[in-house]
Amino acid sequence: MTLSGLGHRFPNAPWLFQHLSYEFQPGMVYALTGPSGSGKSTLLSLIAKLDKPSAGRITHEGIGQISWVFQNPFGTPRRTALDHVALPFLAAGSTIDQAEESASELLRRFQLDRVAGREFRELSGGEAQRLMLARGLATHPSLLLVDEPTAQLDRVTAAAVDAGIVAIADPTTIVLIATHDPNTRDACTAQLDLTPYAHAAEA
Ligand SMILES: Nc1ncnc2c1ncn2[C@@H]1O[C@H](COP(=O)(O)OP(=O)(O)OP(=O)(O)O)[C@@H](O)[C@H]1O
Repeated sequence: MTLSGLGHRFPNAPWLFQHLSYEFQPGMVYALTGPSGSGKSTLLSLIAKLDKPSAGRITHEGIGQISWVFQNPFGTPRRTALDHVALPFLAAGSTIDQAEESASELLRRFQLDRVAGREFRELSGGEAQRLMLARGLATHPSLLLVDEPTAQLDRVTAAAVDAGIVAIADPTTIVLIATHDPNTRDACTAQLDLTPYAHAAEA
């Protein structure tokens, strides 16, 4: 996936960023950084095709399914952690046994096997957010967009999520994580900083 001369501005507002060119490779986990208001969430929306860029273009070659993990973990309170990850496999046509086996494997990868049988409402903040990352991968997306996964968490809980970021690297997936947390940034394998492309670049 490639960004070529990308720029965006909302109506009656200055450019958020401009002249942004970048090439993303599968297998990498990118930290998307920049000050508050620099356009990190906006760039995720453009990449997800939820909005059209004001300038330049995004080439989605090789990109099939796009998954999005939100800032706040969102689950079904009385469903187990295993159910949350098994459901996408079931929806894709797996048998219940296959779905549970695949889901268990993903839970192990995110060190959640211990809580597989626990209901979502009983999970800690860090466990719930790692579960969202595991579920995000369950559909085998070629692009996984993650918006501020540690923004709502205390330092200890955030560290548990950062540990999960190592597990999210997947050879066929581009992972892009918007974050202003330096620890989350350091857990990623590459960094795209929006700061040099901020509207000051217009001058
Ligand atoms: N739909 C919209 N219409 C107009 N302005 C918007 C819209 N969405 C976002 N903005 C503005 O664009 C700017 C960038 O917002 P964005 O959420 O992309 O920044 P961010 O880097 O993700 O910030 P943060 O780190 O605080 O989450 C902000 O000033 C925001 O108010």
